[in-house]
Amino acid sequence: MQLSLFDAEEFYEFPKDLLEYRENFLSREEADGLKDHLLKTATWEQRTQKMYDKTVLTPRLTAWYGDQNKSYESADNNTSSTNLWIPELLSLKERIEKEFGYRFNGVLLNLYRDNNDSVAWHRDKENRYGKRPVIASISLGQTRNFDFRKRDHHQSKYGLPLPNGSLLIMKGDLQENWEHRIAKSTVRMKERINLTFRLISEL
Ligand SMILES: O=C(O)CCC(=O)C(=O)O
Ligand SMILES: [Fe+2]
Repeated sequence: MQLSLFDAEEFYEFPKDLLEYRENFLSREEADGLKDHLLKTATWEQRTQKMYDKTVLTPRLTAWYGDQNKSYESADNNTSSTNLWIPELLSLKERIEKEFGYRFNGVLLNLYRDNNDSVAWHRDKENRYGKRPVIASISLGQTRNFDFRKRDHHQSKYGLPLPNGSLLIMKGDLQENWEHRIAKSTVRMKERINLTFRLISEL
C-alpha cells in the first residue's frame, strides 16, 4: 500500500495496518456512471441527529442497501430502512470481497451535495458492527478530504484526499482509537457520493 498523501514525518506515526488504499479502484468511466445512476435512483433521505439536547438535520443525504429489506431504529431514534441490493451495488460489493477477502452485507450511501455538506468527527462503533469492523469506502465524484484524529489526542491529526473511484479500507483498531470526518469547505464543491460497505450483525 502506498499512502503518499500522509506526508513526511507525520506519516510514520499513522499506523499503517489500519488502512488499505487503492487510488484507481474504479475506472473514471465506472465511477462516473455509478455516481450518475445513484444520484438519480437511490432512496436519498435527510435524517435527523441529536446534538446535545437539540435535534438537527444531518448535513448530507443517506440511503442503505443490503442483504435484507428491513427497518430498524438507530440509537438516535431515527428509523432507517434498508433496501435490497441493486445489481450495481451488489456486484461492486462482490468485487471488493473477492479482491480483498473481506465480507460485507450492507452499504451506507452518503451524498454530500456541495461544500456545506459534511460528517462530523465520529467513530463507526456500534455493537452491530462488531469489535474491529472492516469498512470499505468507495468515493465517487468531487474529491473531499478525509481527516483522522486520535481519539485521546486530538492534535494527532492526518488527512487524505479521496478522489473519484478511490477505495479506502478502514480496519483493525481504527474505529477504536481514531475518529474521522469530512469537513465542510469554504471552496465551492460539486456532489460527492461515498459508499461504505459494512458487515452488520442483525442487518
Ligand atoms: O464520506 C466519507 O468518506 C465517510 C463517511 C463516514 O464516515 C460514515 O458514513 O461513517
Ligand atoms: Fe464513519
